[in-house]
Amino acid sequence: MDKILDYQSFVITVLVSIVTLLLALLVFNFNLRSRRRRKLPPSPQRLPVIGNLHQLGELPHRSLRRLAEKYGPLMHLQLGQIPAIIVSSPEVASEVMKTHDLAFCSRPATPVMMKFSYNGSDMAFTKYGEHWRQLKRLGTLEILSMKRVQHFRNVREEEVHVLIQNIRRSCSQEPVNLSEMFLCMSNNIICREVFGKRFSDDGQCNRSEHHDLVLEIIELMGGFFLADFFPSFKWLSVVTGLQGKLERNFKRMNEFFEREIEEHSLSMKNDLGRDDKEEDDFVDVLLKSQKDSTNLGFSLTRDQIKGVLLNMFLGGTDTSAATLEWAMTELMRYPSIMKKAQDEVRSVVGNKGKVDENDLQHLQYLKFIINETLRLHCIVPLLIPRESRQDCTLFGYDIPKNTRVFVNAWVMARDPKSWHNPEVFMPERFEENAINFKGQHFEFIPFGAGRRICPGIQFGVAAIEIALANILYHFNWELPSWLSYEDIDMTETFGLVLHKRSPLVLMARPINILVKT
Ligand code: HEM
Repeated sequence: MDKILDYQSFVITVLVSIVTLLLALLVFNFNLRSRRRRKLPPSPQRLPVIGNLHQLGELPHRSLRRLAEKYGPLMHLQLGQIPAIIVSSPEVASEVMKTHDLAFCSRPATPVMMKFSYNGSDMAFTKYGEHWRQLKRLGTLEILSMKRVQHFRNVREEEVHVLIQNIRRSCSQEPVNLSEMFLCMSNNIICREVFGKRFSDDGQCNRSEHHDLVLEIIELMGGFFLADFFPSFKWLSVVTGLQGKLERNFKRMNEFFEREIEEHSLSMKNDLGRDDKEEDDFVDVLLKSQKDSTNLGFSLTRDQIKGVLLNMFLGGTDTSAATLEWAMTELMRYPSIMKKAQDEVRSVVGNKGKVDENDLQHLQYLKFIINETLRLHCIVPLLIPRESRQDCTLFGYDIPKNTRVFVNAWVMARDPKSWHNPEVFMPERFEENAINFKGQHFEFIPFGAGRRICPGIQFGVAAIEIALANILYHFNWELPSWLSYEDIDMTETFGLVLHKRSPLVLMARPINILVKT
């Protein structure tokens, strides 16, 4: 009897399995057909790998453009041990940085980023989470707010004045190295905003020791390190000497920050009772926030303060200088655009003797030039790399958690589908075009977009505008005798920030302005 029951249940199980299988096949087939009929994207599947580390080449934003032309705007590369997706169109960028921003807004913990972010205690290189949210809020509302941009207006105007005086002094004898001068000026501005003092000699726009240190760190951060792509071979950094270099630079930077923080704490103690928040530099703001943790809603650690300070340096020094360098390079290549910009600024400012920030609102063409420079020379071409925090589906493809994400903002700003004659420098295109760089128009995102958008846009743009307006107002510019317009070097260097390979060296001819007294 038992045997018969066993046999019966065996037959029933087999029958049920066959029916289930048939039903599953039927449903699958129906699903497939209806998907085809309704043109639905295929069910989530793995995005095929189309390349590896070799494909990145010397200038990754350019090599990746060639790949995107062949494989489309969403690509999967296996970079050593790291799976990475490359985003190359506004449609895909909008999915990544808007629709699924929460899934893609973390950052990878590479050895260099971890070191200089005080182990993820900063705002720019830390993973997404409560800690980042708190710092970003503090950064946006307190440190980099519009009110504070206005507060530092005199700092920018004074440092631009120093720049103009320095150019005047040196231009009678020799050509001026504008690349170098822009870097010094923006470093002096950021030092005064962060620490309330400059580190170059008074009245000078020369390099200080700590200025070189910032540049070395920026170079390290933009460098290519095997350990970034082979995390299980971290020891490689020790063998190649990278670890030693990191430690040395970090130690110097850390000591410098410690000294400044101590000095600020001491002067705050001696000045108890002052409530002149508007006169504070960034260190003051951070130390006050640390003291007032009830209002702040969390307690700010020493490492967080130092991490944020470093973010401000990295964000504020090289980026503005590189934008100015490219803007002047393009103006030298297009004398008619240069003339139109000079006519505008000289007619608005007249014989006042200098451009001040009140004048900027009337300099519409100057703003178009800056937009066009940021479009054609997107100076952080792949933005800061992101990392997915969870599994996500993009255009029917499964993107697993911990995938690295590179958004090629540079290629989107040169896409012929979005821009007429995209390779030509044409500020007029912004005249009728309401597109701006605030992260809403994905074909133009030099400051990124979504939760991770740059919080220093106003600080950066304010410095660029006042500097460019003044150098156009005070001087006519010529190429040195050994250079012709066709020879202007437009080659880019590889790094986090896109610089010109050779410095911009020009002859400055001061114009005579009959200053009204
Ligand atoms: C022309 C000037 C500048 C450009 C082109 C620029 C560009 C960028 C870009 C592309 C990002 C990454 C955005 C993303 O991942 O989506 C970024 C992030 C950031 N920038 Fe800027 N930046 C500039 C100026 C500044 C200034 C002046 C500061 C501060 C003083 C600053 C501070 C930061 C910080 C803290 C972040 C990290 C934000 C986060 O991860 O949440 N930037 N910037």
